[in-house]
Amino acid sequence: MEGKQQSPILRQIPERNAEGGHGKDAMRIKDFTYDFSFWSVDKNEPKYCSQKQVFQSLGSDVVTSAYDGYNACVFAYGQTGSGKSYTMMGSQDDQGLIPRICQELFCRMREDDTNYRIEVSYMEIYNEKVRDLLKQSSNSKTVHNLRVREHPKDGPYVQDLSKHIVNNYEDVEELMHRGNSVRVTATTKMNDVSSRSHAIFTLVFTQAKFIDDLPCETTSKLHLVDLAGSENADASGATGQRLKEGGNINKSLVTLGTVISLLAKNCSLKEGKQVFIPYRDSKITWLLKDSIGGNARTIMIATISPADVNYGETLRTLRYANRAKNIINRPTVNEDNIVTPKVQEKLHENEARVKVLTEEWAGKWNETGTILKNDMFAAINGKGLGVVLDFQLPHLIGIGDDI
Ligand SMILES: Nc1ncnc2c1ncn2[C@@H]1O[C@H](COP(=O)(O)OP(=O)(O)OP(=O)(O)O)[C@@H](O)[C@H]1O
Repeated sequence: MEGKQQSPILRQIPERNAEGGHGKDAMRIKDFTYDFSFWSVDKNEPKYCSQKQVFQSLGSDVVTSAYDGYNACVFAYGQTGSGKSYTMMGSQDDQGLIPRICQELFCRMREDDTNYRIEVSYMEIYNEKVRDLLKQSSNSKTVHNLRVREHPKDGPYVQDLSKHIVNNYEDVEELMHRGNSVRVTATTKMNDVSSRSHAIFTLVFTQAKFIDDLPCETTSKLHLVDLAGSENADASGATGQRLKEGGNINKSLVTLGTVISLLAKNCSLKEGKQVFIPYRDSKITWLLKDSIGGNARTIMIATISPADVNYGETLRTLRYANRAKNIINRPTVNEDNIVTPKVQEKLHENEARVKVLTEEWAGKWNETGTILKNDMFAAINGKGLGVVLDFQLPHLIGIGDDI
């Protein structure tokens, strides 16, 4: 997976045996290579790494990717209770990557003639069913059963998932709180507030401006993912519903592991010899298809527990991450390729007509922006649930100049 390229850091842990026991090979050293290592167990230790430092090392580059027009994805993988939600979301006093990335996205907006638009959606996959975390419904059966579909060009998406235009960080914060409060959690032996679902927080960031009097638009999709934790049923004490959830969680994580292994294998095979990747075997791999094996700059964060009893899970997590490191994505800038050539064609025909077209284009941004802002205002004031955008809306819509 793509990460910041710098000298690899080796983490060495004594190898006991695969199950975590104390066999005769107990002190064999196992090496793992990755881009960063963060230690955050005790705040009083000099090597303690804060949420801010994690953001500076990883999150800041995600924002840069968005501004450069690339898709990006961050996903946290690890044993239950090892700190995935803490790293991705954090708390009000100790914010994680998602709120920090959102804040930085707004901070970097330039005061020039660029138009910006940010759409937020937030979903969870619980027991292999997709649920919109930002759209309440009186019928709980339907909210848990949104369909995943695949667009021939844009890839997989969730049908009827609500998308919310946000004008500032406070709007995002409101949506984050709303989504987090309805996410499925439960108390297990391993974690008082264990996430029982995979959560995907998505930002679609669009920039539009004129270059040499011609309109240009770039769109970047950011998937920020807090996976449910891998767990051992005995250790987590799961029975009944918790056991069923744990089974589904582990099954989808196994599929993710298989997809990662096969993608890594394909990177070493010639074209034509490549193996089939079973993205559709689980909802999480299907929805993250582009992020893990395609057009995105992707960062995998592996969270591990330093506790001796978690040795087996820690080793499994590091092996999982090691495989992911072998995947090479080839992201490209998502520049609008419809607007400019179309306008250029017209330019040859009639320059005056171009002027009309570009004015129409700018007008469309501003007009739609005003409507959406008004709707958002109504939503924030309790008159609705936010702006639900139709998936079929034309590409060129946006918020006004005064963002
Ligand atoms: N680096 C850290 N510093 C302080 N507290 C932490 C840190 N990492 C995790 N925690 C705390 O440990 C507990 C478990 O963390 P968290 O809920 O993030 O785990 P998780 O991996 O998301 O678990 P699950 O998969 O069960 O949802 C939480 O109370 C969290 O605040």
